[in-house]
Amino acid sequence: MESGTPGGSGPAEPGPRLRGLGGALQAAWASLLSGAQAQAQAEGGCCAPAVAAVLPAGGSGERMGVPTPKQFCPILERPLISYTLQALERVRWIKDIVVAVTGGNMEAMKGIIQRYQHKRISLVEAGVTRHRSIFNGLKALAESQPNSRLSRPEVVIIHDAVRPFVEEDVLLKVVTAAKEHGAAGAIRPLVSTVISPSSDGCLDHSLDRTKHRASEMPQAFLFDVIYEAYQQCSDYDLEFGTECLQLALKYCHVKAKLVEGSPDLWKVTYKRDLYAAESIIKERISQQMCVVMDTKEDEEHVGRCLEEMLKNELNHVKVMSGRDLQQVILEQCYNFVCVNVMTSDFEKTQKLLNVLDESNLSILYPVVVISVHFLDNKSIPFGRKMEDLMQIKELAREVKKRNILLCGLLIYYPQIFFGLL
Ligand SMILES: Nc1ccn([C@@H]2O[C@H](COP(=O)(O)OP(=O)(O)OP(=O)(O)O)[C@@H](O)[C@H]2O)c(=O)n1
Ligand SMILES: O=P(O)(O)OC[C@@H](O)[C@@H](O)[C@@H](O)CO
Repeated sequence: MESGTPGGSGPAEPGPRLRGLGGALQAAWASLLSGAQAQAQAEGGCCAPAVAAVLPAGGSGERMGVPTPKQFCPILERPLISYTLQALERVRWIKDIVVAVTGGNMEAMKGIIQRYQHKRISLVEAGVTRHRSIFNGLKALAESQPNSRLSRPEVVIIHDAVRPFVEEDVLLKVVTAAKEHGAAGAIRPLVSTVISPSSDGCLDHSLDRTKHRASEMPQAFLFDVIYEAYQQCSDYDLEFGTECLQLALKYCHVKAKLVEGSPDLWKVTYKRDLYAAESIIKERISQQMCVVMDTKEDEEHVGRCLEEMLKNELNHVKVMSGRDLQQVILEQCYNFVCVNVMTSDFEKTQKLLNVLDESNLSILYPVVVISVHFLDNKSIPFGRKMEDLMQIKELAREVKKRNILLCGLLIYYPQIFFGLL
């Protein structure tokens, strides 16, 4: 195992942040906990079953037809694998993420971890086949090595590094199912009918599409089940196999629970998949919003109200104080609301613009910043404040040269005034 460079932070907080997960998912998570754990967690104590992930990323991407292995191909100037890592890192109950990369790509991978400050990452040497890469990842979890923080999990997720669109709900579903059944995997309806050719190259028969499914990722296993399966695995299966669920069945007689996955679980394989991935990422970026505010009580309350309203409209709303801006930049959020309560000055908005400027984020994609000013009409005469706020026009002209679109919103209360500046 490559003495990897764990991504730095310690194991994730125990158990998922259930806030924001639907009721069904909270119930699913609760079902994961044994009685004692559930009791302990209810008392704010113990954590849920330890869950780790193994990401095979040691392929050469031949079908992509480009020199760079597809997991390192850029999308919006950011390597594809970084999006997958970001997706898994958003799931805080995955305590470790083991990535299998070839020796030749180890330094590049370390650079990506550092540039995007990926956490909970450990690197292992990939194998010459996908199964061998996965097996190396499992070994890293099973056999604690000197200087490694890794420990044997109860459940392990296996997910291709080139499947960036994985969400917490499907991960929780496969982990919950694996806890009960020993193995679980995401599936999708077949798009094309599967046929079986005869030796003379003609149709022998076709499969009934309604009785078959496409096996996707993520998959999840009780660690002992899948590790045992790989240890028993024949060289032929390690060399030519493509299905981890089959290994659990063949070597451990464990029948995986099949979980319906979303259309976005597809694997980037051909060049067209990169273009499709870029379109999806752009669409998702437009669905992300970061509310930047101080944690002073009045702003906290206002920011939370704004967050609740935005959450009804957007997929991913993050609220943070101005002190954490660097992290936001690394998450590649492109839309910002800067909350200013009882002030018409632009100090905070200017600070955000400076951070955005230094990050070169706007080179990739237009960045939108809305400077929101909540002003109480009793203490501040309207006219004077509007004069102050008109300065935003000059600031907006300046930052537009750097692909940052700035606009202002004045909310004058208790009479609510929504005026676009
Ligand atoms: N020896 C290998 C081969 C593949 N993979 C990984 O397994 C995942 C799915 O495999 P696939 O899509 O087949 O990737 P490649 O083998 O790179 O693609 P190709 O078959 O086109 O070369 C990818 O994340 C790939 O990096 C791996 O870790 N080790
Ligand atoms: O076969 P490939 O190496 O292209 O990709 C691996 C896929 O087979 C695998 O990710 C899913 O089909 C689920 O096992």
